[in-house]
Amino acid sequence: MSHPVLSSARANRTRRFSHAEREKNNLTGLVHPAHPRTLQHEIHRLITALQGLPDSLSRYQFLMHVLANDEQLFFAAVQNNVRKLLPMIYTPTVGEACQKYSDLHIPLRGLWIGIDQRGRVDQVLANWPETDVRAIVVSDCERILGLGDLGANGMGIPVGKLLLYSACGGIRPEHCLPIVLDVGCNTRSVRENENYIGLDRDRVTGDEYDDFMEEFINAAVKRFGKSCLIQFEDFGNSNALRLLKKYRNKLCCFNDDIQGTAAVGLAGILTALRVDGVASSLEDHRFLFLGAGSAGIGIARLIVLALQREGIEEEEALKKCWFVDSRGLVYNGRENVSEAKRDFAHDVSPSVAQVGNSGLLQVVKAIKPTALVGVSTIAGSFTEDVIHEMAEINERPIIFALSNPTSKSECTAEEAYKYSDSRAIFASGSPFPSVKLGDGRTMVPGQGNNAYIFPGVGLGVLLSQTTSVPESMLLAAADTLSTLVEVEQIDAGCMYPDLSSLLDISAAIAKAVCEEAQRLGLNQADVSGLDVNKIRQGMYEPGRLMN
Ligand SMILES: NC(=O)C1=CN([C@@H]2O[C@H](COP(=O)(O)OP(=O)(O)OC[C@H]3O[C@@H](n4cnc5c(N)ncnc54)[C@H](OP(=O)(O)O)[C@@H]3O)[C@@H](O)[C@H]2O)C=CC1
Ligand SMILES: CC(=O)C(=O)O
Ligand SMILES: [Mg+2]
Repeated sequence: MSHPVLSSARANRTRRFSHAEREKNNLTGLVHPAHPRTLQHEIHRLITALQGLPDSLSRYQFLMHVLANDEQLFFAAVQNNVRKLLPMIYTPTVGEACQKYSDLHIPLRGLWIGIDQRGRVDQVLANWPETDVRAIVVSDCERILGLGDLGANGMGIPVGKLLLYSACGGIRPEHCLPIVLDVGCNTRSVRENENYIGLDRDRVTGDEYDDFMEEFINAAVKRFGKSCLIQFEDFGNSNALRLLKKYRNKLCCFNDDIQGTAAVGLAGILTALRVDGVASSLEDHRFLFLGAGSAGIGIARLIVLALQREGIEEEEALKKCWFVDSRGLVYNGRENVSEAKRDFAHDVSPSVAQVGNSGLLQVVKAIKPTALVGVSTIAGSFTEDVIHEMAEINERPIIFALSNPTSKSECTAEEAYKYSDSRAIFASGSPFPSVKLGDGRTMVPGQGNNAYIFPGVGLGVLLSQTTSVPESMLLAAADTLSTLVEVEQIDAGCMYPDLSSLLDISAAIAKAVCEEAQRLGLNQADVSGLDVNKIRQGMYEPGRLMN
């Protein structure tokens, strides 16, 4: 059956059509129940149905079908149940969904552009039926969360990110376009699946890759205009930093894994400075990152900028950040130190150089960090010994295990508290449940995920029509996020505001981004009259009348 209203996810109200709407749209007899239901009632029914499903992938598929059938219900349900539904449409479930994407029953959503379509990327983009696209999330899927190269299966990520643009950033779904650039896949097991939806070939590299990317960028700007925001997501390390450098001053774009993560990481650290027992000045901290990729380098760079703002010279600020990568401690004189890591390769004594590759514990003992940040994709790498050592060095050790999904977390919340004598200030990229301590206190681990940042930054970019997204906008986003954390949350060990208020958080971040755009003269839209309330009122919130 094809009915113009029922087959449109945007127009469909399923069981909520009033009698008058049923008459007007020739729906009488086609929809039920006899008495129309309210949106509130339907959200309740949806949550009950989810509870009856056996596993996370069933819930994911169910929710994607709701989205494809009744957009209003989907977004109203998510916005009214953020804490419950975010893990089902975002990390950790989206990781599992991407791993099995070719086998799942998921309605089509997004645009796949293959390397075999080079030379006619504009024609493929022209097939996207929406005309007013304002935000694109694009991935080549080489590094999907911490799960590696998933090829065309990675579509769950751009889709998931843009669902959060709407659900948490209040940007209308029709303005959002998820794109996968299928340039091949180097994970054999992905390609060996007979159901694999992508190209059965190794990844293209070098000029062929760059030319394809350039063709895509030009086609996107041509079709959707220079103000259309392009968010780079989950690119492999060798391309992520390079592409950002190439395009950041030419386009309205940012890399979420580098810059969004930087802002959420810094925000958590700024909040931690308010905890009793933690040195209250950023300058008095030493950060050790496990993982020196997009996320780690991104966070460290923003910390450096925050330190410079406090009057610290760049050279000194860089020395506050140390890295361990897959080869051990990064130091001056070590072999295989990439350009991005070089600024953080500090001078060390021969004895420190010697322990540099003998494990994280030895490095922690040598560097004595106040904060340990995990962005390595290595599950369990924050061992009991490492956490214990952090707690020996610090009254309140900052331990952020930011790798996603949950299966890649450097430690669990429970481990962080248990091995630090309940003194760790913990945050994680994927959600962990609250932990009841032996003394009866309940700790609420915060979710240090860029989901707190990119919806608000995206909204601010669209409102201001900024021509570029400089680092200072991310700094403003980090400051804003941190100031929204209340004392009660800090007391419970949570370094981030309540996820349930993500729409409000995004409005505040958007305001900060608009102000920064105006301060730098980058805004093409007049934002002088905007305040947080006005921004909040204009946000897409289909269940608003219900509240
Ligand atoms: N919470 C959040 O909001 C976000 C979390 N992340 C998560 O962070 C993780 C990393 O992402 P990203 O930085 O983009 O990935 P990259 O691939 O860019 O970097 C991974 C880094 O981890 C290092 N590494 C790999 N194995 C080890 C090891 N055994 N010991 C120490 N370091 C190791 C790599 O070393 P080498 O350089 O030597 O190869 C590299 O520096 C992912 O799990 C991702 O999901 C990312 C973005 C946002
Ligand atoms: C959260 C995110 O962007 C990542 O893990 O890649
Ligand atoms: Mg990412």
